[in-house]
Amino acid sequence: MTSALETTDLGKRYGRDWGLRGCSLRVPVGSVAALVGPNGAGKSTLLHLAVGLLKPDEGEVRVFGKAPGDSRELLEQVGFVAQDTPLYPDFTVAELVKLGSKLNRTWDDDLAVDRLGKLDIPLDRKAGRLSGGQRAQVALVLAIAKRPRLLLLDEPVAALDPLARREFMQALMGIVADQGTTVLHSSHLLGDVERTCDWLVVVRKGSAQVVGSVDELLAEHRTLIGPRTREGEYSGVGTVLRESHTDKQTTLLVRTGGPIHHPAWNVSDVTLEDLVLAYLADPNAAALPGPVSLPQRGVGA
Ligand SMILES: Nc1ncnc2c1ncn2[C@@H]1O[C@H](COP(=O)(O)OP(=O)(O)OP(=O)(O)O)[C@@H](O)[C@H]1O
Repeated sequence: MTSALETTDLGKRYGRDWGLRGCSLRVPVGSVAALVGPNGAGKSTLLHLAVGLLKPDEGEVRVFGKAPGDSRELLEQVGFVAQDTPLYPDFTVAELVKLGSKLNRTWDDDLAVDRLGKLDIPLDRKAGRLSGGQRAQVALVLAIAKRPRLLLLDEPVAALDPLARREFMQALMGIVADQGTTVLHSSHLLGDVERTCDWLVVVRKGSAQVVGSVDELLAEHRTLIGPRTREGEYSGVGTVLRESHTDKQTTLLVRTGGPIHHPAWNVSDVTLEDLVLAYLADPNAAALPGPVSLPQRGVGA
């Protein structure tokens, strides 16, 4: 599987503090990937490094095998919508579209005009007079009309109302299907991520904590409910990521190497939200490709 984006021990320092450090991950070509993590985890820093707006202080970042910022050709293949969706405020929407067409050799004018029409965004309105949600929609249109091979979106739906958010995600999926674009978008909305993404990157404190296919990650994790069991005395269930107890009952979220047939446990699927929250709550847990080192608190399966 070739990678659209790959980082190796990537680090970026802001003064004396590291915004990202020891971050290794990959996003396969053709995937729709979610970049998830708490505030300040390093998501925007990673996206800015990927687009070449920041330079690494350590390690490497590669987009389609090349260092971002090295070639104009690569710049043309990457679309980026920054968190605050900056647009020239004195330009009308039509002028922004025209600018896009002049600056990008692969520009698709029909796509831009058609989509803006569907969204009812007036072409003669200045960007500075659009609502936050409309600005986000225009910024996305400008990014996709480039027909990029890789689309990087920093919290693109944060300013949108729920209906617009759903419409935005559906449009994004349509574009991905039509153009085969690889997408990496940061989001705090785990429900959206579960519905739309096939690849997951969880970043925590500047490095990647979970990287992999959503289907595989969901298949590897299970919720177990059984009679009250003493902490640590779980046999044959895999790695325990989260446990909670009542007087009578124990609930575990586990990473397992295979099916669990133990009669004591009622086994059910996990949601992506459960999985992400379990990893974020346990700083030592990781699910990364290659050799995986996990804290073995339970008796391994
Ligand atoms: N320009 C900057 N100067 C100094 N520190 C910065 C700068 N930009 C980011 N940081 C710090 O780097 C760390 C990572 O920030 P980043 O914006 O990448 O996080 P994030 O995951 O995108 O957060 P959020 O979800 O809140 O947008 C944070 O500790 C942040 O305070």
